[in-house]
Amino acid sequence: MTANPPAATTASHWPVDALPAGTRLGEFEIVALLGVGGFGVVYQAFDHSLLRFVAIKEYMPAALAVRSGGQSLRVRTAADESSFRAGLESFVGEARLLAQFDHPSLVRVFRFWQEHHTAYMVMPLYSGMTLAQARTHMRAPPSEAWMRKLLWSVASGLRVLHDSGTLHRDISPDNIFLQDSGPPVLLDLGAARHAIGDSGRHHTAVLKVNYAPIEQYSDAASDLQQGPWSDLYSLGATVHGCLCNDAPLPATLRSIRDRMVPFSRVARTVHKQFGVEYSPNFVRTISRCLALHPQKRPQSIEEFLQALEMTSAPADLEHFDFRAELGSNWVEPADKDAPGVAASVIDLSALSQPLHSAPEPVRRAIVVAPAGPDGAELPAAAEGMAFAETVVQDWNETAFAQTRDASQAAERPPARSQRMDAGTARAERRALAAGGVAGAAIRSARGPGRWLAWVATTLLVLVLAAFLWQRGQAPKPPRTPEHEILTEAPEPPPAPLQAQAPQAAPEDEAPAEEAAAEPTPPPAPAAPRPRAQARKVVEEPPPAPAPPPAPVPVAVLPEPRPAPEPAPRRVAGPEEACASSNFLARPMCIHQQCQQPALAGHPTCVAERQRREEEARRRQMYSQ
Ligand SMILES: Nc1ncnc2c1ncn2[C@@H]1O[C@H](COP(=O)(O)OP(=O)(O)OP(=O)(O)O)[C@@H](O)[C@H]1O
Repeated sequence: MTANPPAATTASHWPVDALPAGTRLGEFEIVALLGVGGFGVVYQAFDHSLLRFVAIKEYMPAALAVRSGGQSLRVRTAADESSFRAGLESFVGEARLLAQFDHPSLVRVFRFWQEHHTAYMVMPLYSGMTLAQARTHMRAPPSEAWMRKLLWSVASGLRVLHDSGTLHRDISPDNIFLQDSGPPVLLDLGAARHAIGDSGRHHTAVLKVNYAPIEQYSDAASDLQQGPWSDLYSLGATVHGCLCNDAPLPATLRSIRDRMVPFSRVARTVHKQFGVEYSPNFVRTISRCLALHPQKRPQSIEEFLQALEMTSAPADLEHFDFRAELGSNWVEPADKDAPGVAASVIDLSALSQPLHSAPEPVRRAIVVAPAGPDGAELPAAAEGMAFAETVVQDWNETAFAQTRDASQAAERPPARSQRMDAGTARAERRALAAGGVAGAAIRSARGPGRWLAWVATTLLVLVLAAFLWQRGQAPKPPRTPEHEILTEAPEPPPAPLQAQAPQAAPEDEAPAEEAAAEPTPPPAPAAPRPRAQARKVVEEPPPAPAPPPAPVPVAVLPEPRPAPEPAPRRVAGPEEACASSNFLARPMCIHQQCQQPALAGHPTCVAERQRREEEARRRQMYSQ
């Protein structure tokens, strides 16, 4: 269905390089701005000749070109010229290709032309929204029947492309357009972005990394060939992301250590948390699409549809009303902040909880994955024993994973904003561990030993309480979303394929639980100090405002001896630490290195942080 719907972009949000409303391009008049991508701008326009609204996409790779007054584009630097040209040629090639097809699930191209040192593509103006946008208005993941309509449409559009020898290479929730009424449509092939990427060899700049299969990062000569299976990976990733309401882990990270939540587990969790059930056959097929190795995926659209046992189009697909078929799962934008409305993610940690026990607002937060070393799902018995928490982090939309121990897994994770900072959490865990061990020591002691154990325990608990109190008083660094995301990931996940420079274990991280678990040695001046951590606690009593009346044991403590100044540890710079990482692993390695407080001010880390902030700003600007 085509119509004239979208609200015009307000003047204050109109990007500098977009053509202003009222601009004439032949018989077309720009009316509103529909979207701005990294490689093009899409306008709503009025066709004065055929008296209808259309959509016009203008080739506009913002990184390479600027508006040079009037409607023309100017390449930013001479060095960008060849990339700009390659993108322009591919843009025109894509328009020419799409103009040949007339399929309800492939965007139609009415006409295209080159002018003003750029090119334009005229399309029907679809009414609706992208899958990415629609997902934010759902209370729960969509049903299998709903997903099958989407999959059939996308797959049949892909089949037309594949039959003509073309791969889409850009399937993602941003590129699947849900019409108000009618089959979902594949919006664009991203040809320009790929041509520019190929010429510049900046893979991550041109790939939607959460949806691109591993072979899209490799060179043509590589063993990993692209084919229909590549688009099927992206389609599988789109389904995974749609159920989780969170982008899946990039294939590059998965290839280093696969900690993506297996789709079967996602499906089980969605069933438990939302009561939405997916058939084994559906789950199996999407899982196959998500295989890292191309040969393990369905090799063609035919094979994919057969695996789904879909031999004909779902009933009434031509009138598919995506909102109506979501029923009460759909939330009108006006009610978007209502309780129970879809939020970022699903909570896989709640797998063991019955559906009804999940409080309404929590039913929506996710992502905890089983930490099978090779991505294999943990056996059922191991569920609840070890989890990897998947946290999306915004460097080139890459994600990181971390493990949580069984004791944490037993509880629902608090909302991110409610999480305490990692240091406090760790200290509290240590205190709990210390208390537990001391309690056990008291219970097992007898006679005078019991009294001594009491005194030692009281002292230990007081010192720990004062230590915690002091931590609570210390000024805390400003909290940023990034800070919250990374607080519980003290160590980067091990990456077997990624050669990392060995890092000295930070002394502060000495396992306090172990220290506390050891029987407290009797206070004798000559006794060797067992652990740096224990020494620190005893020698630096915190300045509590009203120190509790300390019993005798304080007096029998040894006189503190000045500790020798520890030699400053040399911390390898990020480049040095990542020197042996290959080009796939290197960005992640550098990012991980930069999480070390010692490297926060390193120029590479500062540059990386600035780049991510800039990227986030740009995204936010475009999404307005
Ligand atoms: N024919 C159309 N009808 C209505 N809206 C459209 C149409 N084509 C694109 N849009 C809107 O414009 C937005 C950007 O479109 P598109 O994804 O094709 O741009 P792009 O420049 O290729 O972006 P990117 O390269 O980042 O994917 C879409 O998300 C959609 O909301």
